[in-house]
Parts: sequence; structure tokens; C-alpha cells
Amino acid sequence: MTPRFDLTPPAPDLSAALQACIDNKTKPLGALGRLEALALQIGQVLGSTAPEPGTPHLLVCAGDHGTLRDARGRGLSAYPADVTWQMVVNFLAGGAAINVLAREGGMTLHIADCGVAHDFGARPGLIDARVAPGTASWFDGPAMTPAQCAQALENGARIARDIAAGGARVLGFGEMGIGNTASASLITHLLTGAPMDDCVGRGTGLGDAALADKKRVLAGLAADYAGPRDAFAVLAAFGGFEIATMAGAMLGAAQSRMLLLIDGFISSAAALVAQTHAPALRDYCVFSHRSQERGHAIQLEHMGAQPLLDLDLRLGEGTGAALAWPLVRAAAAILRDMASFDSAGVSKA
Ligand SMILES: O=C(O)c1ccc[n+]([C@@H]2O[C@H](COP(=O)([O-])O)[C@@H](O)[C@H]2O)c1
Ligand SMILES: Cc1cc2nc[nH]c2cc1C
Repeated sequence: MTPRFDLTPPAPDLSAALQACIDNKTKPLGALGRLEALALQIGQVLGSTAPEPGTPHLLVCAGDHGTLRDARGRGLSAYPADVTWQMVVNFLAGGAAINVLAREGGMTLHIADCGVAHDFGARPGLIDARVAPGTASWFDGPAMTPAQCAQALENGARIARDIAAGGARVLGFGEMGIGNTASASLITHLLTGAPMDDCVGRGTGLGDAALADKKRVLAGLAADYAGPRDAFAVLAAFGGFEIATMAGAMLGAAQSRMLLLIDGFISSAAALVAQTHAPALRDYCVFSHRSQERGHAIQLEHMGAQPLLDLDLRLGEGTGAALAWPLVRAAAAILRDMASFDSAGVSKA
């Protein structure tokens, strides 16, 4: 019943050709800094020394967390659970931060209901990937059954493959789910082994007392967890449907040889799940930014990732991924369009 996603590294045979191509551009060796490593990664994933990333796509996954509708878990977020469906309505109307940034970056936005506790009715533009109207409360048992977890993973993989089938080569990931920093913290603790407290942050803006309560509640839940530590078991225990759908979409996108733009703390929790399941996923991921949320640094270090931006963002929705896209586009253009010493007749060192 548990799905398996087999993944091979992208075009390893191209790395020498790509490095030679970058080193022969008209610049001192290494002078474009980290853009050079980014260009090499893009060339590897897209399988070309002249990559054409085309129109980037961005998938925003939304889901409700049953724990936040349980009196024992309500204090885990500064905002009420209803904000999740209300923000989905805002996304569909084009008014959220991610709508603005995606428009600015020329990105095609996809919004998916992965399990929001709301009846949206017939909404053009909303992908129906709903598993259930929210996960179960962690105080009563696992967030989702193994079958629900498998369904969310498969929904995500299908969405990503559909986007790839339309010709997309780049897919960014964002999410919306009140309470999902708590979910991401538990996943991070269980999959990295880092101390629980170091994985917990203020999320949407908890004050000091509420943060201390969040740490205490999550430490209790983690201590009581006696299940297996494999990626999908941990995902089923403490994930949200939006996190599971993103993890599946990341795996499906990588299988389709797309470049993945990972956003902040919650997107990175999905990447952590996906990478723990299929280590080759790492090669397909561009980590867009360093979130202000405590715990993101642990995820990044665990995955050996150096994010492109550090803007103190803590919004989610894919905003960091949208902001990183111009750098990715620039790195691809350098690899594709910049003259070489030979073609420009410039003397080498
Ligand atoms: O992406 C991030 O790093 C990030 C950090 C803090 C909060 N968020 C967003 O805020 C919501 C979760 O925060 P919370 O406090 O409800 O757990 C969810 O909708 C996320 O998109 C996102
Ligand atoms: C208003 C609001 C917008 C968000 N976008 C992502 N998470 C969010 C949380 C809140 C509270």
C-alpha cells in the first residue's frame, strides 16, 4: 500500500561538460560565485549546456490540521484555522502575496485543495486533490491513515506529472495551512534527530508564553510517538495533507526531470520527507531562501543546502520560491547565452 518513488540522479555524465562550459565563459574563473553552481545544477537537471527553463510553474498546496480544531492544540498557531480556507479564496481571487509575486515573475500558479475543511463549491482554478476535510488531531492518534497518506502522495505526483506534461521544466512549491509549522517541526525532529526545542518556532507570530507552550506540547507528542521513523510513517503520523501532497509532487516532478524550487520551513519539511525516501531528490532541489522560522536552519543543514536568499521571510505560500526565480532564470541564461573565451576572442589567463 505504501507507494515507492524510484528516482535516479539527473544526467551525471553532463557535469564535466557543464563545468568546462562555465569555466570557458568570458569571466575570471569562478567570478560568478554561487550562480555558477546553480547554473551547473540547472544544466544537470534540464540535461543541457544551453538550458531553456521556459515558463516556471508554482504549486500551492492547502490543507487543514485537525489538531488546530482540537481544544488541546488551538494554541499552536497565532491565527484561527479558518484562515486556511479564507486564504485559498484569496489565492483564487488573485490578491495574496504569492499572486502578486508570481505575476511579477511570470510564473503560472496552481492552487490545490489537498484537504481543507471547507466546501469551496465549484471553483474554477482550484485543483481538487482533497483527501479528507482536514487531518485527524495528533492527540487522538496519527494525523492520517496510511491509505490517506498514500493518496496525498499520489495526488501530488499526479499533479506534478500533469504540469510536466504541459511542457513545464521548473516547478516551485508553496503551501497554506494554519498549524503547519507545528507539523513541520515534528517531522524535522523525527527525521533529523535534532532536539525538539531547536525545531520549534513562532510560526505566524506566537509570543514568548505561547511559544513555550508550543514547545511543551510538541515535546510531549514527540516523546509519546512510538511508531517507525521512516519518512512516510512520520509523514502519516504528524504531516498535513498539504505537506504529503507537496512531498509526492516533488517526487513526481523530479521523476519528470523538472527543477524544483523549494520555499521555506514547511516546503522544506516536505522536501525532507521526499529526500529521506529518495535521496536523489536532493539534486533536483534549489533551496530558495532561509526562513526566519527556527528549525529551517536544521533542515537546510541536514540536506546540505545553502539557500539563495536570506530576507527574513516567514510567510510561506511559495513566496521565497517566486523571489528566487529571477536568479534561477539568470543562471540558466548565463550558461546558455554568455560568450566563451574562444567565441569572443578574449585572452585566457
Ligand atoms: O514558509 C515558512 O517558512 C513559514 C514560516 C512560518 C509560517 N508560515 C505560514 O504560516 C502558516 C503556519 O503557521 P502556524 O503558526 O499556523 O503554524 C502556514 O500557512 C505557512 O504557510 C510559513
Ligand atoms: C493571513 C495569513 C496568510 C498566510 N499565508 C500563509 N500563511 C498565512 C497565515 C496567515 C495568518
